[in-house]
Amino acid sequence: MDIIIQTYQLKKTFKKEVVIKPLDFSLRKGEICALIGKNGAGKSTIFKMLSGQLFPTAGDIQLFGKSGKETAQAKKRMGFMIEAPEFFPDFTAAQNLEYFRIQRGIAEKERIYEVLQIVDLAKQKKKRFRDYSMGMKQRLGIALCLLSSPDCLVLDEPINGLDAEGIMEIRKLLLKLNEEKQISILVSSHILTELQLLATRFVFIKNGVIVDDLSKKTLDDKSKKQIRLKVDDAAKAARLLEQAYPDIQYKILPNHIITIQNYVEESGEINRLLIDSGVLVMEFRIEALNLEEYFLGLVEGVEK
Ligand SMILES: Nc1ncnc2c1ncn2[C@@H]1O[C@H](COP(=O)(O)OP(=O)(O)OP(=O)(O)O)[C@@H](O)[C@H]1O
Repeated sequence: MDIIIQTYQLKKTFKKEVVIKPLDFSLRKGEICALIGKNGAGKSTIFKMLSGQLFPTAGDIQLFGKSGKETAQAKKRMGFMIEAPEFFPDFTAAQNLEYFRIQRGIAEKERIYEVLQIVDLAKQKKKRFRDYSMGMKQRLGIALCLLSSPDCLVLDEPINGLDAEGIMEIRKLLLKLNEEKQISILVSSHILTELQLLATRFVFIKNGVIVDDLSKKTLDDKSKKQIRLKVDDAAKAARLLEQAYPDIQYKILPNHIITIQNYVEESGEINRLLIDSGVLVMEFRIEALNLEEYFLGLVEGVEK
């Protein structure tokens, strides 16, 4: 079974507002798939439908090839962290996990110590939850997901609010789980540059619609060098560029910024063309496109 999650025309409406437009999405075995979108794009709503916290308005979900009543069984192979779990502040990590182990009917008590080892909290035996750093709290949340030895994790904004060290710890942990335990991961965030170091696939969501779906390789290709310039009249500059280079690929971003994805080698000629034609060029540089800029370009830019 190579497809772990599959949605078919999955839709969610709150009152009359369509929050998720009919959505076909699949997570394949072994992937670390980043779901990227701004606040309110619909990430949590999708995750809640996958976990069963929300009923879809229409469409279908298959988990490990199972749908309908059989998804309940398939869900046991999944670990969801959608909202921050409510841990007892005065309990240690082991005590908290013990509470949830019993509540969830997981037989093996040793599993607690295994997962604490995996998330690197085993040494903090005596520390109470309330004295944990944000990063440690998130790692305990992931430990809770791991209790039932899932094959797939679905994590909603696991690095939100963490400092650089906390982010790095979570990244290392997720990469380890994927590489060593072959756990597939669907993870959402709006910290785009962080996901670039983690994910193998990037799915961009805007207003409940998938607007792009890229492999890491495609993203890396897109991250190649581009020309970025700021001018006084972007529309005029665009006309001149199109006349001189009919197959030019460019985007117009807010604040009269233009990015050009090809003809990077001809940057000097492009600069001269614009200046000689009376366009005021206030900035001109060659840069590597990063994920964040790609995403913002996609959402806010005017694509040719
Ligand atoms: N229970 C609800 N009732 C009504 N509207 C809702 C409900 N839950 C979410 N929404 C709306 O659905 C849209 C998508 O919200 P959602 O929480 O899925 O976005 P998100 O991408 O996860 O954003 P964030 O990063 O802020 O969590 C938003 O407009 C939100 O206001």
